[in-house]
Amino acid sequence: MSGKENALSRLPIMSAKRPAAAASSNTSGSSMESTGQPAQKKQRREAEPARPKAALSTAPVRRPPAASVSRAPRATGAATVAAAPSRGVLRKTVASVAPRGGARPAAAASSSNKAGAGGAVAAAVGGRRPGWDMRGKVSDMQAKLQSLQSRDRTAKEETLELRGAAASAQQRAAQLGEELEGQRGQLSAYRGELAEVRGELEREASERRGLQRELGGLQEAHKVVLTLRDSQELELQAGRAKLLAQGSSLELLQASLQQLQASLQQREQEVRLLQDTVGQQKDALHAGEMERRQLHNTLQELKGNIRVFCRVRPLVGGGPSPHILLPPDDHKALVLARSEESHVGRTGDTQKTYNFSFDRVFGPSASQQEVFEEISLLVQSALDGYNVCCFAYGQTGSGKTFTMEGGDSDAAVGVIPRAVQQVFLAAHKLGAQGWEFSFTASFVEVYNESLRDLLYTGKGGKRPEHEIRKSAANEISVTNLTYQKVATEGQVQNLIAIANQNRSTAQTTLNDRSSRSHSVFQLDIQGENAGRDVRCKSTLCLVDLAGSERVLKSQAQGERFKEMTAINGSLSNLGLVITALANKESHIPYRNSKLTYLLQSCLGGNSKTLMFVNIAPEPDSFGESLNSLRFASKVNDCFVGTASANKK
Ligand SMILES: Nc1ncnc2c1ncn2[C@@H]1O[C@H](COP(=O)(O)OP(=O)(O)OP(=O)(O)O)[C@@H](O)[C@H]1O
Repeated sequence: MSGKENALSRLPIMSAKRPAAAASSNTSGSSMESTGQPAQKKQRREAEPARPKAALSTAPVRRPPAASVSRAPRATGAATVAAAPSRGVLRKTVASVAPRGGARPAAAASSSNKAGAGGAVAAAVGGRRPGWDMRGKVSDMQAKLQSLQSRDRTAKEETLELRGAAASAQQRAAQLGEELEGQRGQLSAYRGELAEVRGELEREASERRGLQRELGGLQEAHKVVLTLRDSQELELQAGRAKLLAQGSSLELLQASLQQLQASLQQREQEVRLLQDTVGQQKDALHAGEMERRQLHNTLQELKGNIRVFCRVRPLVGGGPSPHILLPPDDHKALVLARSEESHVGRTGDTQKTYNFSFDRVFGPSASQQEVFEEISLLVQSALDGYNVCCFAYGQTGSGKTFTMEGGDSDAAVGVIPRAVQQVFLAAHKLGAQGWEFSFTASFVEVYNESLRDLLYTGKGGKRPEHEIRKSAANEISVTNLTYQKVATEGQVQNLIAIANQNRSTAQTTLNDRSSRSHSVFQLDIQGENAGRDVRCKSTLCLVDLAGSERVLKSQAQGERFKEMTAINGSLSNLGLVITALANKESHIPYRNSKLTYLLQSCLGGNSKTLMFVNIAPEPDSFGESLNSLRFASKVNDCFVGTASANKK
């Protein structure tokens, strides 16, 4: 039996009042006479049916299962104790109930039996003994004492039992505490597990949320992919439709391509025919060009290979010149007139006139353009392979430089810049017929029978010396001279500017030097028509001569006399050379002066020469004008043999 059950089984001992109550209900029952346990059992068995319902209802709950053990009567009482008030109350009750004999001790029972009067006990309990009944009273007291003693023992036993039960209960409590600790440990283990499970659950939940997000993203992406796929399918369909359309248009294109190829073949045939025609026309053009050159040359020959133009400068201050007459209807005549005193004396002054005729006479009002038009044909001859020389002759201030170089304005541009412009324009046009030209320019000054390079650009130091050389092919060249390749008109203009700069520098050291020097501009022209295997070579020579004043008139002395002598010598020699050429003399005195030597190739039979004779209109220039016009007439009368182009 367990401690708990044992404790419960002992509890009925402290409630002896039930048997007492039962005994009281059976007032004089014979069972009361016996104090042994079997009697109690018997009494209980008999009393049980009359047990109050409240006792019945509580007893089964608290009654231990082993109620049939030897102490069963106490167990019966235990039911009462369970439903009874506290122990203090119980004692009081016992004290008050005991006399009624419910749990009366055996001594009391025996004393009452000895007295033989059940009525005495009843008197002790329920009523008072008469004063005289001392014995009875003693007996009652003894009975009471016995009862109390019995109760005391019972109480002690109960105390011991209760202590045992308390120890058991403590032991049980300790056990339960241990169990509780164990269960707590288990609980905390369970809690740990629970926390782990919760953590795991949270992780899983978090993972799940992540997966859900991922799933959401994938679903979105899937939607996008689906949309893309739909649009691509649409595009594919459109592309297929386009492809079909292109296929059909390709067929059309192929058909039209075949047509085009057929028409291309036809066109190619036409092109071949046209090319043949173009070739024929080019041949015709070339033949026409050659014919033009021949006719041009014939015309120039008819005009004369040495031509002389006369140009009269305007009077300073304007107005007509009193001694120069220009017949208005004759552009080739000029009359120089002057009154001369009669030597006879009878007739007064006589009008002396000098008539001159030239290839062309330009009056003071003639423009630069007008003058150039007359010589532009000669410039064309230079490109056709003829040497061309154009020079201006006249006294100082007669307008030589103005004629050759001109002024600053466009209208005042002179022969040299206009000729250069025409050369490059004509060369460009001939390029269309297969001609290619190259040009080399030089600019030289002849002063006091020495040469000076006008294109020299060196700084300081002694300028190089120059000598005229003649090659085996009778080509004239100057040593140390600048021969500058040029390809455009602008480049030539730059060279002219350099020459002017050089001349003005020299002018500061020697006053009015330009009037006393000859300046010679030369443009060597080389042309080639590779397709026709034709080449040509020529020189365009443009010369501004020094003033032609006579030494006597100028009354020059010293250095100036030397200058004038050199000038006159070279100009006289120029006249001699031209005359010798005209007379077809065997010896032409080119080498008598630097000027004629330099101009040798331009003055020979293979050249076309144009001379300007410039006239100053002032009356005091009459004598110089007369001399110039006479010189020019002499040149004009020369007939130099037929020129031939330098062609291969
Ligand atoms: N046809 C003309 N129309 C207008 N002005 C002219 C004409 N000819 C010459 N002149 C002017 O006359 C002046 C002298 O002319 P230019 O210098 O050309 O003479 P030149 O003969 O060259 O003299 P030099 O021998 O000293 O060089 C210049 O101022 C020039 O502008």
